Amino acid sequence: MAGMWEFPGGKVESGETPEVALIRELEEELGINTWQSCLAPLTFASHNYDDFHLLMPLFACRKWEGTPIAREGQVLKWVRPENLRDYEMPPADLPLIPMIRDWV
Ligand SMILES: Nc1nc2c([nH]c(=O)n2[C@H]2C[C@H](O)[C@@H](COP(=O)(O)OP(=O)(O)OP(=O)(O)O)O2)c(=O)[nH]1
Repeated sequence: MAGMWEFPGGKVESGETPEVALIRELEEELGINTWQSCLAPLTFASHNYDDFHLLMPLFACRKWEGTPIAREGQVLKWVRPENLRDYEMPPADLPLIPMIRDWV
């Protein structure tokens, strides 16, 4: 979302599982490779935007190959869980922050 910090990811395309979509998005956005066995489902966001309802799974990516680079012109940053609140994020993401802080 414009001007906000988001977790890497994106929309699931037709025929994809959420894991396959995330593996594709991580390659497209960050140039890193990972595998389904490296993705651990953590929690999900359920949020009513004005025009649609977002049900968004959140995965922890525990292993990958490569160094993340901004392949789509976005700004990248590693942020410690306790500092995520300092970054403006879409409303759907806000309930995810304490979960990341407590579980990751
Ligand atoms: N990737 C991502 N999407 C988020 C987050 N929070 C949030 O509400 N969303 C919403 C915004 C979008 O409706 C949807 C994913 O959008 P996106 O624009 O990143 O997906 P995409 O890369 O497939 O988009 P596109 O280029 O095909 O338009 O999830 C987040 O932290 N990360």
